[in-house]
Amino acid sequence: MHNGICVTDLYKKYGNNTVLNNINMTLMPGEIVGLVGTNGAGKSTLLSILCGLKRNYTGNVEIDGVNIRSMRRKKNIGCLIENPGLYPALTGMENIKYFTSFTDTVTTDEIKALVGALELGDFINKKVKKYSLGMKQRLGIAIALLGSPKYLLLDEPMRGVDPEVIPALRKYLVSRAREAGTGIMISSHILGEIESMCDRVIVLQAGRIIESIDLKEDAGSAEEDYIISSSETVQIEAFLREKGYSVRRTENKLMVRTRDTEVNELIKLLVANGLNLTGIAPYRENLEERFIKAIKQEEDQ
Ligand SMILES: Nc1ncnc2c1ncn2[C@@H]1O[C@H](COP(=O)(O)OP(=O)(O)OP(=O)(O)O)[C@@H](O)[C@H]1O
Repeated sequence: MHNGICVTDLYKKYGNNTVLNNINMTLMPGEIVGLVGTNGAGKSTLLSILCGLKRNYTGNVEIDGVNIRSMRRKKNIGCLIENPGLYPALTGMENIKYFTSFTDTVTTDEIKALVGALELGDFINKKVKKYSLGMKQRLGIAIALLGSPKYLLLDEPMRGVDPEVIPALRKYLVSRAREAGTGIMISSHILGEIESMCDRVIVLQAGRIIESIDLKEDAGSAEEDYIISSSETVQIEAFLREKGYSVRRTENKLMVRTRDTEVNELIKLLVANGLNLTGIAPYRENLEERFIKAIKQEEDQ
């Protein structure tokens, strides 16, 4: 049996407007994949299809080797898409109990653990119509996690959630992926949020995947740029050039190309030649810079 959510040649149209255009992607158990893109790129549409909420598309979506169209109940999938479909006249706990009736085995202990982990205790017995957006989102995430689904699909889950609650929530989701092996796909406009928790990021632009960014690249083996901090960068630059290193300056920062495994040798060489440096650190573009570059490249084509 194939493991994972596997999307092939997926197209979705609204009238003549193609909003998903030849999407091919996977989500494996235990990995956290971010979905980013400008407004209207197709993030919510893609997540809705993966959750089985939209069926009018062409292409294939398989979950662990089974076509999603042939599944009556998608018990492998927990989702929070746009507005969680909560019942306003019921309390948070009554909503949880209601949604529990759709899953096979949810114990009282599991519910208690979720309420604790998502810090819902203060409002779980209040009616949902009195909830703020952030409270609804947190309850929605708890409901998505009922029954410990193998895959979790979350559309802007942190929308409206208090900044002081977000780190704990993020940590909890990461622990579900690492410890329970849950495959998580999460969309957000907050790129720092995505960068801090995802293994991989898919960039959508006007319905197409324009870039897939691996955030867990093996730094040890590949050559990359290192920024050298020193009061003697002019002398260091000349010395390294003479030694055959590839050196460049960007925005007045001195950068040398080397490997993680060879940085110690480089430091020793400089010090042995009377050149002092105060720091050396890998220079990596952050997700925001890579995102903007990808969008710009696509627009320039
Ligand atoms: N029910 C609908 N009928 C017609 N067009 C739709 C419908 N739902 C979405 N669209 C269009 O599909 C495209 C993708 O929308 P979608 O909501 O998936 O984007 P998104 O990336 O989630 O955007 P945002 O970041 O603004 O939430 C947009 O052009 C949108 O106008």
